[in-house]
Amino acid sequence: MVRGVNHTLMAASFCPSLPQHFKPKPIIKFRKSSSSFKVFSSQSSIDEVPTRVGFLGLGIMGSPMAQNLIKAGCDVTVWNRTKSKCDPLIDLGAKYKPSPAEVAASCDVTFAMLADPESAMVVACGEDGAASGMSPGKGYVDVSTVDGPTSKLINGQIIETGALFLEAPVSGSKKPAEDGQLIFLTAGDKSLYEKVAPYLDIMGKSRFYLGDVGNGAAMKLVVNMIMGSMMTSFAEGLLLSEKVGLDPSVVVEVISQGAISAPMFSLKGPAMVQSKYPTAFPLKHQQKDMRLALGLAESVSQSTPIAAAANELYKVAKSHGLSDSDFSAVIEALKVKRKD
Ligand SMILES: NC(=O)C1=CN([C@@H]2O[C@H](COP(=O)(O)OP(=O)(O)OC[C@H]3O[C@@H](n4cnc5c(N)ncnc54)[C@H](OP(=O)(O)O)[C@@H]3O)[C@@H](O)[C@H]2O)C=CC1
Ligand SMILES: O=CC(=O)O
Repeated sequence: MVRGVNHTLMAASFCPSLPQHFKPKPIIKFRKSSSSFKVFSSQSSIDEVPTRVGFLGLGIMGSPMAQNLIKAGCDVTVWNRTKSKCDPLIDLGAKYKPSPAEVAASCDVTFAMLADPESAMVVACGEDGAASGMSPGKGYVDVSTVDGPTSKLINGQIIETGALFLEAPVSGSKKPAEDGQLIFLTAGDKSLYEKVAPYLDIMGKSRFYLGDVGNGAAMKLVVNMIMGSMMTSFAEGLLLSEKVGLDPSVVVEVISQGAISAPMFSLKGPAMVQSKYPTAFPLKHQQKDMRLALGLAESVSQSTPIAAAANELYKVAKSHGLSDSDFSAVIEALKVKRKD
């Protein structure tokens, strides 16, 4: 299988624990497009690739991402605010440090996967934050979903230490994170992007380099704004179908065969019909992304009425205690409205 071969070559070229006969090879990235396989190449030499990897933030996304690095044989050091979430990774071979600063000080490159702008800021720039452990030659890669201004603030603090910064939010949820199938939307220091490409390729299926810091965050917010609006529209359709006597399960099936089919509808539709919302992407994070996307739109006077209406529904769902449910639970906000 193309991806399997690819992973082996990439991991072998920079993870010291792997057999010597695998080293070093040029890194070839295959990305499956809708019609064909496209080939990308990255020429990072083994000497340029950072070997000690830090990982901060071990939630739904961070844990499987760090796990994939460990399983690929990388030298990983972890930290999480709630220490117990580090334990399964330590069992797999990760090292532990008690603060982001100590992780950053002991690693060549440090990834961070935090909940929101506030936590991304405090972990990067707060007391004992990663910036305190940064110095020339090191790199900080923030894969959290934040807004451009936050990312630029973090960039400023990191580069002041002489280290390099890359923003790299991901598209793809819990399962793609587990399967190493994320899509990285990167921006910032190009040399750091090239150095960490092998790690991105372990955790993801494709990567985009988008230029200046802020562009990765903007791309992620645009994509998630569309996703959040799609979900509310889907929820409305399911409830309308039920009200006019149709079977919503059949609606899910019909949609899956037509032009508006989307993996998200097929994946979440059957559970939504049963009022089940097992959490892959927490609703509170989707609402945060709607809020940040609306802020982005506001900053350039772009009209986004659909997203604004969808955001209201996520806020209603939050007020009904659904913050930690999957974002598909937004359908409950429409049920609540229906009873009014
Ligand atoms: N889940 C998904 O499908 C996807 C999520 N994302 C984005 O990735 C990021 C992480 O998402 P996900 O893993 O689902 O979220 P989780 O809520 O599962 O994890 C959030 C992480 O942030 C940490 N955290 C929260 N607040 C603080 C704080 N004040 N100080 C230090 N650490 C803090 C949590 O630590 P603790 O364990 O102590 O609470 C945890 O490690 C978010 O920005 C989200 O929007 C992107 C793509 C997909
Ligand atoms: O941010 C969420 C995702 O599924 O992507």
